[in-house]
Amino acid sequence: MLSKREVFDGVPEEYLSHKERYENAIRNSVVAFSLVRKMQEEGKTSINNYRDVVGGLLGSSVLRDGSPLGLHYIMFMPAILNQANEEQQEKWLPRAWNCSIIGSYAQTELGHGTFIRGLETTATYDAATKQFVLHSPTLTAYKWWPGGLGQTANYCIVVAQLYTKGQCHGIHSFIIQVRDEETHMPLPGIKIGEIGAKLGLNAVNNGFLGFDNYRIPRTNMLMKHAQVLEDGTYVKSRHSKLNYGAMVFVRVVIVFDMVNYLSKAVTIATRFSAVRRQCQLKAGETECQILDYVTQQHKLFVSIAAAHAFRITANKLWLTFNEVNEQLVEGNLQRLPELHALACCLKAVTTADTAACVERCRLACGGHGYMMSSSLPLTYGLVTAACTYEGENTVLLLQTARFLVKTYQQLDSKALTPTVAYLKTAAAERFCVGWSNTTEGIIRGFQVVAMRVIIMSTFNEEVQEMSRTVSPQLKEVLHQLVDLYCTYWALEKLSDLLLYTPISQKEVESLRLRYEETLTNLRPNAVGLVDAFDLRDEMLQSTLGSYDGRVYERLMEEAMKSPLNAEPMLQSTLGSYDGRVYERLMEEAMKSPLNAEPVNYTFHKYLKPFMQGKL
Ligand SMILES: CCCCCCCCCCC/C=C/C(=O)SCCNC(=O)CCNC(=O)[C@H](O)C(C)(C)COP(=O)(O)OP(=O)(O)OC[C@H]1O[C@@H](n2cnc3c(N)ncnc32)[C@H](O)[C@@H]1OP(=O)(O)O
Ligand SMILES: Cc1cc2nc3c(=O)[nH]c(=O)nc-3n(C[C@H](O)[C@H](O)[C@H](O)COP(=O)(O)OP(=O)(O)OC[C@H]3O[C@@H](n4cnc5c(N)ncnc54)[C@H](O)[C@@H]3O)c2cc1C
Repeated sequence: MLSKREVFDGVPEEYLSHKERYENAIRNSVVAFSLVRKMQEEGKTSINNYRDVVGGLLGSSVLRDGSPLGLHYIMFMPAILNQANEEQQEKWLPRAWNCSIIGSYAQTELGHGTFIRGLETTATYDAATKQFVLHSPTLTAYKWWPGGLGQTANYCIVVAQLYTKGQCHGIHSFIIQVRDEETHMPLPGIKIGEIGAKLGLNAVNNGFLGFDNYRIPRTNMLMKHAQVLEDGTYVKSRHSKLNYGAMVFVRVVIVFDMVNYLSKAVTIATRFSAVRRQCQLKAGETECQILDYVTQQHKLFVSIAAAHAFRITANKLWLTFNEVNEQLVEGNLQRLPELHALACCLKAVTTADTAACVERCRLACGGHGYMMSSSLPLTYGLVTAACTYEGENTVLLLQTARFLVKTYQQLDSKALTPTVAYLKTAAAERFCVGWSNTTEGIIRGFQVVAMRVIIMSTFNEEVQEMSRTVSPQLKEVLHQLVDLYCTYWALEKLSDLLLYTPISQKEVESLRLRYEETLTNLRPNAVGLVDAFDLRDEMLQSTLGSYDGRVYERLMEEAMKSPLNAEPMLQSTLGSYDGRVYERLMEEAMKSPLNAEPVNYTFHKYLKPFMQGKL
């Protein structure tokens, strides 16, 4: 439906100014998200299953550099679902769902992003008026980054330090109106604006926000987990981290988002590599498709495998997320730390790997990959942002490490949850069991090293399961992908394996051979494998990656859209089609700045005195 809308055509975004980009993004987002509303009216989606629809739209490339409405769907609504009590949900969700209000999520401040307990914005309860007073005591207390907050949202969830009866109870969430619903003017006591140009996501309208003793009703504190009663009494949550639920949700959906961008990037680079020919193996021979070079296969094929591995893992993570949330509703908090550790780890690993793979795909396309029209630079801008937002990757990995170490310390005293059950065998097998160059052997090795084992074993198990129902030919290719993913990472992480497992020099050599053989075996199916991601040209929006392979024609067509090429290409007074040679010569001559005034000042200052012998 979207690809038929002409609204997305027009001057490529990179030629627009920052302001025009925003205006364009609003126009396109309204067209795109009105579809969500239409689907809702037709009963094709509901608030409970809109992840796919919204995720699909955000990742569809019709909103190439992000959307100022993205946060409304991805964080504002999930935060209400996760943190508001039933009454509050009834009040706010229908308005948010039909977009009669647009929201953002304002947690990060100029001074603090990672250490959220250090946030400075205060929400002080005034029992006399039954209101909270929101205040930004310092410059570093200003909210900084929230998507869509600059000029788009009129509401947002704000995370602030809660004070009641003179006591601080730590950070809590509040729903806050920032702009008038009719005029869209910022409300008194609100200082709001956009933070400026960034490496990517320039259509997202990230904003800043400060409060000057701004008052909101008591009922605007989100009270599903903790409450402040009318007299100011504070009622604690069952678990202090339940308030972090929206972040956990977003970390989970980010893994899906990475699958999307990785599949796109590798589709573009693989198709291009099948079209592109460069260098002859023997003089006089036709030049080779660059996809035939083993070095090119090394750059690309692991991304095909990783896209499948991440998709399978994302699905499993989504199931775990839903299971744990159902348990939370029943009051069972046992698996919350495991979910947190899993979401942190998978968000960090998939975003870091995707960013590295997208950059490899860009490099694999040589000079043409550097063109904005290839879509690879924009895609890199989008995925590298995910390494930072929703928890900086190093910090998230440290959270997972903390959970693993804690679990390891309790190996003998506690029953292990499924995702860390491997720790027990790994601890027992370290150095005791020999190395084996099989997929299972590598996974066992990684159980000891404990990196990427979640992703690897999930990928392997799922492919084993699929193998029962697919054709023998497909089964073979799927196994090649698992093999490639495992051998690739075994070779990448050799130092860890050498340190913690008994892998020998000979086995490393044969692993290398096996890796190269797998690349060669996958080569005939490479284009088929990326075609199988089934991404339409309208979604790829790339001169290099279209299904028809018209790479060079598209590059020239795109070049012609540059405003600098708006004038005739020949740019010659002598060669124009209409033959008006002398007229053009005169017209061009009249454009000389020297002809703009009848007498140049140098005549009076230098030439005339010189001619009169006075100089
Ligand atoms: C397909 C769909 C399309 C998707 C499109 C995606 C687009 C997304 C756009 C996103 C835009 C970006 C938005 C944002 O960035 S919002 C801001 C996000 N900010 C962060 O993520 C901040 C990161 N920091 C933190 O999360 C925490 O501060 C941190 C976890 C690092 C530490 O928290 P804290 O200091 O409070 O905790 P402690 O260190 O004291 O730890 C105490 C124990 O609590 C455990 N813990 C921490 N967090 C959680 C949690 N969420 N759940 C459960 N448990 C948690 C922690 O591990 C400690 O446990 P132990 O004591 O047992 O060790
Ligand atoms: C594109 C984009 C969109 C965003 N959207 C939003 C939004 O909508 N709403 C919102 O509230 N926020 C948003 N953010 C903010 C984002 O959540 C934070 O930038 C992120 O959580 C990282 O925090 P920070 O910027 O304070 O980094 P810092 O924590 O200052 O990180 C800087 C460095 O310090 C290191 N570091 C920090 N703490 C530790 C530690 N304990 N141990 C070891 N190393 C450490 C980090 O690893 C990193 O190398 C967005 C950010 C970006 C880039």
